[in-house]
Amino acid sequence: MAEQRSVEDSKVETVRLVRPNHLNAAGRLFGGILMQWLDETAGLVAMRHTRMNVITASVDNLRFIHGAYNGEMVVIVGKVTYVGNTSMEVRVDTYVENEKDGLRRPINRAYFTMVAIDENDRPARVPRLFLQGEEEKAEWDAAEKRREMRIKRKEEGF
Ligand SMILES: CCCCCCCCCCCCCCCC(=O)SCCNC(=O)CCNC(=O)[C@H](O)C(C)(C)COP(=O)(O)OP(=O)(O)OC[C@H]1O[C@@H](n2cnc3c(N)ncnc32)[C@H](O)[C@@H]1OP(=O)(O)O
Repeated sequence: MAEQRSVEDSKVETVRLVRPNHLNAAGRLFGGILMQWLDETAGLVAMRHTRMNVITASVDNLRFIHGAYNGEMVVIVGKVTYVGNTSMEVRVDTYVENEKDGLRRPINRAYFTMVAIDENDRPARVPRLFLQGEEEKAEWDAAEKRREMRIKRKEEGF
């Protein structure tokens, strides 16, 4: 049977503290800094799923919902939602966690397409994804639609 891993096997949760050097001129967490953190998280998820080197092929649906500010705790959660032949979709959700009560406020969601690469830097086959529960199956179905849109965009030169 082909190698397979569950969503939980590669899920990553990281916590960052927003510091003054992360802020833009308007006093919010700079979007580019957040994107770097998201990319690293997606990369770690993909590396854990494949146990190979990975690269970012595309990022879409990157949605800045709210800002984050100096001293806030930013929690980034990444998980695989779909696997193709050599690529995977990784959903990355970002929250600000209240230090007092632990409540999380969503501030960002993004979908990364990560590609596994072999020692010659060529795309390599990734392990299958073992889905558990209705939520993971629904994520997979939605990811298939996003994949179709990406293929269409690529064909049309975007
Ligand atoms: C001690 C331990 C230390 C550990 C330490 C940890 C460090 C902390 C971790 C950080 C982890 C790094 C994470 C950062 C990773 C980067 O920053 S990578 C740098 C930025 N990215 C790049 O340079 C990628 C450049 N692009 C490329 O090389 C090529 O376009 C690609 C992505 C390989 C695709 O090449 P291609 O010729 O189109 O290949 P092709 O076989 O047609 O497609 C391969 C797959 O990609 C998909 N694809 C191709 N183009 C696209 C697209 N535009 N959109 C979506 N999917 C696409 C295809 O659909 C296909 O998927 P499958 O059907 O096989 O599933």
